[in-house]
Amino acid sequence: MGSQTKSKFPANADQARLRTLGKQVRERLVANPLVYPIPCEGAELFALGDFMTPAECAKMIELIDAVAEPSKVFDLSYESGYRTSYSGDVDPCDPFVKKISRRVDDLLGIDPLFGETIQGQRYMPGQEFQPHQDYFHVGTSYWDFEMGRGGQRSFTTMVFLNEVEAGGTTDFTDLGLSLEPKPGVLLIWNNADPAGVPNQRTIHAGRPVQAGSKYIITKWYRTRKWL
Ligand SMILES: O=C(O)CCC(=O)C(=O)O
Ligand SMILES: [Fe+2]
Repeated sequence: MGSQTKSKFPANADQARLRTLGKQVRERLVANPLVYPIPCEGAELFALGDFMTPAECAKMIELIDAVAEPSKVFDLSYESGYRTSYSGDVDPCDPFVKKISRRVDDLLGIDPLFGETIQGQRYMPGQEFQPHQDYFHVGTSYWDFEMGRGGQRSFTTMVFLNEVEAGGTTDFTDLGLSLEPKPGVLLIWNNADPAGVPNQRTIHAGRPVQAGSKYIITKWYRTRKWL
């Protein structure tokens, strides 16, 4: 790391914001009788069934098929095999996309301006997203750019849109959790710990689909206005 150029943002940038946002969203979700806190030590995860109707899931799948291209990860190419799904941003101006996006904003109670645009993903047999954390890592090529456009990522929200014939679980490898895709279910987790420090234990993977396909949407929240 000796050749690393000095970054404008320290590793703990946004810690106070992550702590405050974590507390605010945690209290709101815990108070919501429809939200199920997933029992686990080491990270905060929540689930909510029937977040999208079957018709909404079907419509979203069509939108994903229209925009999906080989996925990128910030520092790695598609060819690296690290993230082999197809993905793309669904049109944030589409009234239907706006409606779903607002539904997530309202549930979490985060300033809508902190939310990134919804990304759709499609995995076909053999495709996967290897273990990673969603927060930004200091020392990477994208660190200053991403930290400068919205700050650190706080919460991840993800909706499973279809029944996967086999495989395609979302595994939190360090927490011993393997979550089966169930259509309409929203999964939420805090990428930071209660102190506001990015939580390494949120490491997770989209396991290879073995049969059928897997469609999801993901929306990440920052700690500041996302630009
Ligand atoms: O496909 C999954 O289950 C996980 C997706 C994921 O981790 C992501 O999009 O950041
Ligand atoms: Fe992820």
